[in-house]
Amino acid sequence: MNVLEFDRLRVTIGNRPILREVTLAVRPGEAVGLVGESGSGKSITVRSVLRMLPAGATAEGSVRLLGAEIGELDRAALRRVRSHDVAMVFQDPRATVNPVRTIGDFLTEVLRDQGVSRRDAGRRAAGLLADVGVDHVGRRMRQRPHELSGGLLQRVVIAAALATEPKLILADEPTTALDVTTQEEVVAILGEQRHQRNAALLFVSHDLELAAAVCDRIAVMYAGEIVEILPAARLHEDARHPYTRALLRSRPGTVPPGSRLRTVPGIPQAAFDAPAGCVFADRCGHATPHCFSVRPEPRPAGAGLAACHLLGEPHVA
Ligand SMILES: Nc1ncnc2c1ncn2[C@@H]1O[C@H](COP(=O)(O)OP(=O)(O)OP(=O)(O)O)[C@@H](O)[C@H]1O
Repeated sequence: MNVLEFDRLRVTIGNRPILREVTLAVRPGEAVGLVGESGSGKSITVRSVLRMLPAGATAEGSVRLLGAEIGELDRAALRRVRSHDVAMVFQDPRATVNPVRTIGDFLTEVLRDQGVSRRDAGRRAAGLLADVGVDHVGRRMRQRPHELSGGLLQRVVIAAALATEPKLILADEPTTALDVTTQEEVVAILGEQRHQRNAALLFVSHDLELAAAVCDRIAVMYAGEIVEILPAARLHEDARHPYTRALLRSRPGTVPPGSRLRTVPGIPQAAFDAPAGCVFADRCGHATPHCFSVRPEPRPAGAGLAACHLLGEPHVA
């Protein structure tokens, strides 16, 4: 059984479509990266897992978590899912950790909620901090959030997420607020620790390479749709969708020093602005009239799936 399944999930806010159609499965212990530009619907997709959608949003289609339809859970079941089965790591650790409590109190409280005895909670908290690479654990346990750097505090949040022994970790841009070196370290720790505990991961990022470093598969999102899903290890060789390929070309590391960095032409679109057919048609250099009017279904491409009418055309893929 998959840990998580989105099946033709559509989300509307007011009368604006936000997610046009999202279908994606995460297997037990698997890490899937959800990647795309700002406004493509990554956060809304992740939030729909815990029914944390903005006021006025309506969802259609299906989100199944550990076999249960999330829309059908009563409040008690939803609370249980949020505190035991699924852990979330957000972009800003300072919004997650209570600023006036010590790090030790924050972590032991999470463990006590899981039924760990007072005596064991302190020891377990210290162990978790060591697992996520926090140094001087004894001292850190007595410190308050403002005394820790953003990178260290995000490790504390990851330790708290691991403390619940979740089946699934949802990480929404967990390192965007950190500098590049710290980003890579924190992502590596998250990847390594969730792997050791066999927790699945849905990792949201606008950075393809960062997601590929920690994930097994990558789902590329554009204007409220997943346009391509492929194994992370085959990202460069197997990317077929013109949007994924344009994103790969726009990475600073992929062009020789001194040459011009190419960006994806045009501006990112939201689902409500996208054409009736392929969501990327407006920005795609290869689009035909058919692309503008008929929605492409995902079909096998490389080692994955891509939703593009032009797969196989020599100038496209
Ligand atoms: N509370 C809200 N009310 C109205 N529209 C919203 C709300 N939250 C998000 N949206 C819209 O939904 C769309 C998807 O937003 P979402 O935050 O999921 O994108 P994202 O891919 O996570 O982008 P980012 O990387 O900037 O967080 C955007 O067009 C956004 O403007």
